[in-house]
Amino acid sequence: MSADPQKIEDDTDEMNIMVAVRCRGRNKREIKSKSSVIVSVPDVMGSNEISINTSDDIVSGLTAQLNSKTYTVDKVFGPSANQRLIFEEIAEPLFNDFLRGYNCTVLVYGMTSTGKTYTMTGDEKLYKGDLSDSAGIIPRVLFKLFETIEFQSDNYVIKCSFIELYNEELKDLLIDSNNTKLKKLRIFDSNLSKSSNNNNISRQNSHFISGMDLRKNPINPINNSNDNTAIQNGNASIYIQNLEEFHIKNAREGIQLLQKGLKYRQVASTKMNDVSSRSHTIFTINLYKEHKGEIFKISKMNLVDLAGSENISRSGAQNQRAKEAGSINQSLLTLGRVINSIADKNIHIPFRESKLTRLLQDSLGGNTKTALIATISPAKLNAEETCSTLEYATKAKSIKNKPQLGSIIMKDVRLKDLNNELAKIKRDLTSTKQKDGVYMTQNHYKDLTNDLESYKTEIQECDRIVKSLELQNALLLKDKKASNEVNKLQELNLNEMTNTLSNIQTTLEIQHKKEQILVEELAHSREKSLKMKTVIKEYSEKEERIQSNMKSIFNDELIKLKELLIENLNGIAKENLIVQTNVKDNIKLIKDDVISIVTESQELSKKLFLEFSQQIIKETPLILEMFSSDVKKNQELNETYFANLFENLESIKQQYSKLNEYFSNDFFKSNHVTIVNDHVNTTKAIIEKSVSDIFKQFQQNMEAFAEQNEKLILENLKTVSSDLIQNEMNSFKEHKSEWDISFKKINHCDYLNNSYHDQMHTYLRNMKGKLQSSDEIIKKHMNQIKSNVDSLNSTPKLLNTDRAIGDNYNQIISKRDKLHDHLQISLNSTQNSLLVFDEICKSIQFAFANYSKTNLQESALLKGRLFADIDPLNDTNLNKQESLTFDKGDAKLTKENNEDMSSKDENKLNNQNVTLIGLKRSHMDLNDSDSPLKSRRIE
Ligand SMILES: Nc1ncnc2c1ncn2[C@@H]1O[C@H](COP(=O)(O)OP(=O)(O)OP(=O)(O)O)[C@@H](O)[C@H]1O
Repeated sequence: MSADPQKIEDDTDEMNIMVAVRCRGRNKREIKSKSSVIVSVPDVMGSNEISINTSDDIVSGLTAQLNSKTYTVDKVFGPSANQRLIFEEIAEPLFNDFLRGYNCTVLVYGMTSTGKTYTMTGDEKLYKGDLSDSAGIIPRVLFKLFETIEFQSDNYVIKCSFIELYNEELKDLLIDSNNTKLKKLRIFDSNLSKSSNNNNISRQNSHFISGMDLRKNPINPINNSNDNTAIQNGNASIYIQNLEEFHIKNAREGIQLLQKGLKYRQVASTKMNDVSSRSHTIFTINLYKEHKGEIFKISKMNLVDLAGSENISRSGAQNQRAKEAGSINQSLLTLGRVINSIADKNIHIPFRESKLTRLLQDSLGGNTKTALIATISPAKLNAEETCSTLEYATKAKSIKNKPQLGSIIMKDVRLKDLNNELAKIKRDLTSTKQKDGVYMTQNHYKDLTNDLESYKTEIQECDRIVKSLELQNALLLKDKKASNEVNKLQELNLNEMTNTLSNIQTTLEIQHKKEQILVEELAHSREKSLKMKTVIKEYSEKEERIQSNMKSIFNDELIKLKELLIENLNGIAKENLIVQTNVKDNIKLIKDDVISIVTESQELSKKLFLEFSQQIIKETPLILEMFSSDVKKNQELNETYFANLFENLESIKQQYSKLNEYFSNDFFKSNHVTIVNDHVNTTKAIIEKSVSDIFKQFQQNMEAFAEQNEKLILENLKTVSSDLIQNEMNSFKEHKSEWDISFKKINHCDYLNNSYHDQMHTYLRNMKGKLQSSDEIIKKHMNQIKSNVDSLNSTPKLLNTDRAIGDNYNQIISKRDKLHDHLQISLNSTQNSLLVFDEICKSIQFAFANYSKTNLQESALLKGRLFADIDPLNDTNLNKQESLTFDKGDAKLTKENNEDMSSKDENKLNNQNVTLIGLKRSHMDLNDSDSPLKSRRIE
């Protein structure tokens, strides 16, 4: 490296911009459209001429040669020229100058898709720390730079910046565009600048970075970012305010910066290029050197990738793309004019007409070493653009720069500059004094006039900007005020909505609790109903069992009693016959002695028989009386029970018919849809109004808000439906209390039924006891009769021993016969009594049978009515509400199709009722004076 701070080169030779043309091979699009190759270039490199055949004659004949245009540049590269060759041939010589202290610029220019970005950047990725063969100029320069300075003893500091010019806006590609601290980049003329071609002044400027004298404020190499950094554009007159430079310590860091910037670069897909750069970019590598504790900027290398020069209609650019293309073309047009002006040696160079030319001011006709690579397509399809590019290139070739060793300014040089400047000012002063007025050299005056013009334009621009900013500010303030008001309104709305929401929430919670209670109560009722059914079933079964047991016991006992009585009577008859025989054999033995005994016996028998008969006659009515009174009591009970039962059933029926009516007419028949719709519409209208107001100001925000509101509406809908359900439930509450009363009545009926059953049971048990005791009494009397008859049997033995007895025998016989007759009568009477008794029994049985039968039917009817009306879970109207589902709390009132009481249960209940009716009827029979039973009793 020759950039020795101590050694000052005074290189003031002009040199042309180095222009190269790189022609790629045909791309897929061109091949597909069968666009022929019209550019003749060496395959790799060699010639510095390019000829392009603009005629339709594709064969290289005379016409073709005549019509072909030839352009001469410094170097021409063909399709086979690789990236390495381009770097070595074009970028590397400039890179070497850059290290020597020259500011250098490499520009790529050309139509879209011709390979500008490929040439400048190429494949920037690192593969195991190395570059690929497709790596372009920037990565190669970075690698080369660190390879070179690695072996230098000097302390170099490398800093990079990366800017983009898109639609005439400058952007720092190394700063995240989302960064709020991002400051707008501005191009400024250096305040010390006088002329881009003024060596002395530009040298003066070269010390300033961030508006500071580097010698006083050396840049800290570690501190990469400095908000106030303004990069002076080399020795030229512009610097970019707010642009940040990043310190890199190796090539990898440089590549990372490049990648970061490329990520933010504006690219888009066009008809001509899938990844078309829509902006101009400048990657700048700044070389600083530390010397005696101070840091000096040595040089910089600008690597410029221009956006494609393109035909808008051909690139298919529309809207944004067309705007971009327009902007790109405008800046490139200005670039062309600048090139032409410099080439034509015009006095006025329109650098100021675009930012691009302002940025490139120093590289075009300035003191920078510049190389331009024009990229072209070989296809006929792009002939027009190719020619235009080559025109540019050849024009640019004539631009002469005066490369300067820019930055290594030593004290003595600086002193010399200052002396020169002082001398100039002194000369001007002397002239002024001598001419008694303002005097200056023609050149100085021209410069000043030019500057004045440009300052005037700038001031006008600034005025315009200030006015537009003020206008914008006023509008913004107005907007702010309006939005504040809207915000306040919105806040009010929000508060209202929040309150409504909290109210709704509270209501919902209460409703939810009520729903839960209702569900629990319903479950409880259902449980009770089921229990009741089970109890009724058990009760019916028990009753049936008792009845059948009672019947069988009653029958058995009566049959046994009857049999026993007949048996006893037959026994008496037999024994009487035996006695008759014995008396015949011992007739003589029977004497007067026994007459008294016989008489006694006769009397006793008679008495006993009478007693027995009386007893029977006395007992039977008593029993019947008792039976009758019991039956009467039962009848009364029955009547009360049935009266109560019917009364309750009637009331239950009424309640349930009311309930049915309510369910079919009122339950959920209210005009809820209208209420809901009104509610929704009102809410929606309010919200829509608010949204539309706000929408004007903050459209984007309000879209989100509208979404939120929609959710709220839905929630409101839910709440409203909950409210309605609550109302319905409240009105249902009244019916529920009636329902509960009905349940109580049913329970009371059940209780009456049970107590009736118990009474019946006790009564039947008493009946049985009485019958048993009557049986025992009869048995007792029969035994007494038997024992008396036995005692009579011993009488004939005594009669055998005495003739007198024989005499009396006949009397005795006759008496005996009489007695026998009496006995026979008595027996017949007893048998009649038994028959009567038998009939009573039959009547009782009949009564039981009738009771059972009738009770069965009535009970069936009764039960049918009762359970058809009272079973809440079988209620047909409730069934219509197939499922009442409440939104909140998962509480569900679900209709369950409870099975009807089984037919078995019904039969049992019916049995019970038939029995009751039978008893009632039999009781009436007994009381009826026409009843055969009663008439017999009277007998
Ligand atoms: N010399 C070349 N060798 C191989 N491929 C190339 C060459 N030149 C261009 N390409 C390829 O052609 C395509 C277009 O190239 P590139 O994007 O560099 O064009 P461009 O001039 O920068 O276009 P734009 O102005 O639209 O950004 C890319 O895929 C690139 O890899």
